[in-house]
Amino acid sequence: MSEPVLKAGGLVKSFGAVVATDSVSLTLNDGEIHALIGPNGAGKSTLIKQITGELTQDSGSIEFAGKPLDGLTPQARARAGLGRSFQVSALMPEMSALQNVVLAAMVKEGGPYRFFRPVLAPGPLRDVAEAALDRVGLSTRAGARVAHLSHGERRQVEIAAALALGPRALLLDEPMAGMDPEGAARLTTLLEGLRHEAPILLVEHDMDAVFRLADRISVLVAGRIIAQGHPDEIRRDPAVRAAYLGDAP
Ligand SMILES: Nc1ncnc2c1ncn2[C@@H]1O[C@H](COP(=O)(O)OP(=O)(O)OP(=O)(O)O)[C@@H](O)[C@H]1O
Repeated sequence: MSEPVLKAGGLVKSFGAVVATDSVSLTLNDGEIHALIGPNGAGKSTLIKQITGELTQDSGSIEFAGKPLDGLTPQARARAGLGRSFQVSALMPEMSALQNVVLAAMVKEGGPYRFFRPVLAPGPLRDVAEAALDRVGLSTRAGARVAHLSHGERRQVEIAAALALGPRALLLDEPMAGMDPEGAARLTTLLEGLRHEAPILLVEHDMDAVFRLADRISVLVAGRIIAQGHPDEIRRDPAVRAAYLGDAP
């Protein structure tokens, strides 16, 4: 088997007395969706933020596409191919869906000089952004202002923004949050297809989506991974059931 695209080893991050991630290790392989689940406050966002570079780990290492990520800014990590969507929307509400995706695609090019030309000028960036919106099923809403989009459509724009960078891997933090069942079902179908373009590390509370999508699941409880494996193994794992799943799903 080829090397994992993403390898996190022994990540420790504390906030005062709280050890939010306590020596967490996980990998992401090509073609897979690896779901990270766990109760509120388990450390999932803290782990994702260490990978994106918003937080610096106290110890441990992260390798992406064969290179260490240490010391790289979130922008540099995005340019290296780490695509991500955010738990809190980072879109600009007064701009259109297409403008937002073009702006995201500019990160790859670098250079603030880009802002001196119209965002929607014809060219490769616009082409890439239109293709990304099409990929998430939102081409008919490309010209709509983000403020006028439904919650589900905004999540689709965020994923299009991540895709516009031509990511080597995607980090999705609660993409189903606040979605109605229909929106969640649509997004599940989209993610099912995306895993072959870019493997996905998925943080998600919607257990139906997780058990439908994930090739592997890691369960984080109080900063520690208590189980890692195929969804069937996780479903049966007594420690997971006791700590998190209860009698669901
Ligand atoms: N910036 C911070 N300062 C202090 N404590 C923090 C900070 N960020 C997270 N924590 C604490 O670290 C622990 C892990 O939080 P984290 O947000 O990573 O959990 P989570 O699994 O993502 O939770 P949720 O599912 O509710 O989003 C919690 O105890 C939280 O209160």
